Amino acid sequence: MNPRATAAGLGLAAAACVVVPLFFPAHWIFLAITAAVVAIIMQSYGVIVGRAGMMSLCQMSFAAIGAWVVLRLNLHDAPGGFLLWLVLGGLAAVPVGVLIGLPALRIRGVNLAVVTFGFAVSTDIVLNAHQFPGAGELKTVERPAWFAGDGGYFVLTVIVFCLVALGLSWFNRTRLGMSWLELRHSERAAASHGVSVARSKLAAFAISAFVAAIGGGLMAGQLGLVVAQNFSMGQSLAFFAVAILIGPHHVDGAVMGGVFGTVMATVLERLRLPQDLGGMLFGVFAILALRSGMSQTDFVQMRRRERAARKLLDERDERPAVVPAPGPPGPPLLEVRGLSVRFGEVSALHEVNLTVPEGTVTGLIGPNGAGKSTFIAAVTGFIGGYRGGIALCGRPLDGLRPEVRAGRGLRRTFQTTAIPAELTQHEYLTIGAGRRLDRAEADELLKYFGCPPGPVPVSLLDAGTRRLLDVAAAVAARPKVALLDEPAAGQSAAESRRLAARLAEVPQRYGVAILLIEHDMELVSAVCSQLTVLDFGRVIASGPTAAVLDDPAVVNAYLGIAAAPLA
Ligand SMILES: Nc1ncnc2c1ncn2[C@@H]1O[C@H](COP(=O)(O)OP(=O)(O)OP(=O)(O)O)[C@@H](O)[C@H]1O
Repeated sequence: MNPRATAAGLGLAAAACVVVPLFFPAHWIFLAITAAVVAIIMQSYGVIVGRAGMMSLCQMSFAAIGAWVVLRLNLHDAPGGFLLWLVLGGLAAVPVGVLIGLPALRIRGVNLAVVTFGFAVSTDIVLNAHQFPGAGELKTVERPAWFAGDGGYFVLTVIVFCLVALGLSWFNRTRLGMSWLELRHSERAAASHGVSVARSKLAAFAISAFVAAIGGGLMAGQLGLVVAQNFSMGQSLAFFAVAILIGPHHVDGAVMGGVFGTVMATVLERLRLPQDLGGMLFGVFAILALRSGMSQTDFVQMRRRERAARKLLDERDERPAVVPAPGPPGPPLLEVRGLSVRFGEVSALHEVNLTVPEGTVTGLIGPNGAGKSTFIAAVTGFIGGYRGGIALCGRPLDGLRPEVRAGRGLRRTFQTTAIPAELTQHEYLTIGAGRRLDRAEADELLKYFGCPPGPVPVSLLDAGTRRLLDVAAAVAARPKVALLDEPAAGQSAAESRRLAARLAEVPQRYGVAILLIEHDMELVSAVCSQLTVLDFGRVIASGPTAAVLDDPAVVNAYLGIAAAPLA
């Protein structure tokens, strides 16, 4: 959220706090409170569904926990008053959120939806069997004196909405918050950037449960007493649908969701318009969401960002393709000994040895299916069941998870990039770097790798530039070794030569040694000082590049095939 948008949003909220209590009839004030409460609950969907991309169908169950705690404390006239009870209700939902999030560590998509829906159904059953506290005694919630009337209570709900929005906006800029966006697109890519997928998912569940429970507590304060139907699984489902279509991870989306979910029916009734119009509007949103493959607010924001950044697209550094001479190799950084990987009957790697020394670009080549990507996957921890030993700077990495290896200084890129299109390049570099990158540092890296400046959204980049961005993100983390899987794929011959010049300089310029997997032999021979060749998972040659490329075994197994005329 930029400062101008924040100021405008707060200004609108302040205006609503004046206009609604003073000029709206009582019924409309009541509806406005409902809209604000739903908008807060929508923000919880914004975290879990909108940003982290997890299908949670039980947000209203978390809201029920918040309401239950507030009503229970109210029944016992607990000290602290409503505002403290509200926070306690939110906190009470956190461990439940984490518990419900645990299955998400193993399952995703529809399976996760089923698990969370199961929780919503169980909560429904429990709530229907038991009354909320205070229902038997008819003891309604005591609101704070300042916010006792409906007008005042509306102001309180708007304040809470703004606090939640500001808190989430701050959190979204932290590394954990940004990691949700990457998680939504590719857990593998997130792990390769050092993101703990488990921590990221559980944090999303915990925070969204907290926010939903705050909404539930406010609902209890609004209604005085609540019933099970207020938090039914149907309600969770309906809000989930609204969230998917509108995108409540943006503040305007949350407000729209709140208003849409609450006021639409009344407005249509007052305007004497058919209720079906609401359904039609819902349908229009659905079509827009399907057309763009993203929520409506995501779509609008992306288009706005694209318009603003289009003029920056041509600001690229077209440096001359002069490949500097390699510096002297330093001590070994990455040492792989006797690495073997099997996929059932297929021996993908057999007793492979490879070393990447400091200050060098080392090449790994071989025909399709030779085992190159399997090698990267095993070294970076994405394949666990291998034999052999992998060490970085003398420390064994075996048994460590991908994000831990990434944290130790090992980064990788993938053959297929999975960069969230709605991020700007600057944001993606920040995720890759695992630390806050200032604009100047990000722009320097982007310029170096031939990408446009940081504010340009990924959605505007062609496939070749996305690969370069991925390489820049790997280097941004300043790892000890970056393993690049075919970075020149999708590049023209001229771009590939420029990439060669850039990669050759990376070890000296950024202190990052490179293991380069490539089929582009011009690129490989230009930048790699050492080369290892795989064929059917076995090393058939290894040593200085020129000598390896002249090796008859290599010519026969790989280069000969590559050079053969097309039939
Ligand atoms: N998940 C998997 N399950 C079963 N077999 C696999 C799996 N991944 C790779 N293989 C097999 O392992 C061998 C090595 O594949 P790998 O993708 O590592 O080769 P590569 O050298 O990277 O090929 P390319 O240049 O086409 O990317 C191939 O025979 C492939 O079919």
